[in-house]
Amino acid sequence: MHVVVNAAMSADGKLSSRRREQIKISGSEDFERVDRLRADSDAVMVGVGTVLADDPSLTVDETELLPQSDDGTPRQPARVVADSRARTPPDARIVDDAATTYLLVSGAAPVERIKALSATDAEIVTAGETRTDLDAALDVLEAAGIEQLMVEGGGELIHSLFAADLVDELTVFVGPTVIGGRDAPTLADGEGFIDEFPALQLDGVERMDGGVLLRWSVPVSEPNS
Ligand SMILES: NC(=O)C1=CN([C@@H]2O[C@H](COP(=O)(O)OP(=O)(O)OC[C@H]3O[C@@H](n4cnc5c(N)ncnc54)[C@H](OP(=O)(O)O)[C@@H]3O)[C@@H](O)[C@H]2O)C=CC1
Ligand SMILES: Nc1nc(O)c(N)c(N[C@@H]2O[C@H](COP(=O)(O)O)[C@@H](O)[C@H]2O)n1
Repeated sequence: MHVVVNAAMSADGKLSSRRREQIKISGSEDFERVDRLRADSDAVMVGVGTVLADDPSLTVDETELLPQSDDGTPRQPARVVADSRARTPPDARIVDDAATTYLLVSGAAPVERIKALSATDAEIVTAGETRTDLDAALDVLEAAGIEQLMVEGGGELIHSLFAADLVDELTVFVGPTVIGGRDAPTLADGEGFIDEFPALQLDGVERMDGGVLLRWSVPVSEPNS
């Protein structure tokens, strides 16, 4: 599986404000690029923090970019939520019938929440005891035919993916604004790294929407000898 993380951050590295409400950082050119990246991906993933904050749909707007399903309708990429405790609301847009949705839960998810979500069109994947085991869950997605996975955030999920060495590419739009706030989400939150930091290789820099798009790849790490 090829994992591409894509996000938009302010010049000071924030994905949103301390209120954790969705903030428009990208301009029209970047949003069009993001739409194309979604269309080129087999699935688009977020953490449940983003679902609770933004209620995103994660669908492609320009449906001409999409392949056709057997019934002739455009086939949207699947949606994926890392959601250890099944906190996704059953009326969230991400579990509507616009596309297949996988909810990656853990063994700690309360049975009644799983039951409520099973009444939606979502497919429940259980991986991990108390927190979603991303390695194991992504293996299940790969077995279901997902070859390119785009991850939109937020910072908790992005940090975990780097920590598990699961990221192949990172594209970041850096917008012309400052958000600030020590409690505002950043591109990679979680515990943070202390001594071994994931290394990136810069593959491209492009001016866009008054900001800059940075394209990074993650070089394959050498196995310890
Ligand atoms: N500007 C941008 O491009 C974007 C901005 N955002 C913003 O980011 C904010 C949300 O980010 P954030 O709060 O970090 O939330 P995330 O979307 O990263 O979701 C984090 C939650 O995912 C669940 N989760 C399940 N498994 C894992 C795992 N293995 N590792 C990490 N998390 C896991 C956890 O909840 P649990 O333990 O219950 O499972 C965790 O609290 C919002 O303000 C949103 O607007 C989001 C995306 C893009
Ligand atoms: N690329 C990008 N630029 C921004 O400025 C953003 N705020 C985001 N946010 C992400 O997009 C999701 C919303 O998607 P839908 O429009 O509902 O499909 C949101 O949840 C963030 O993941 N992205």
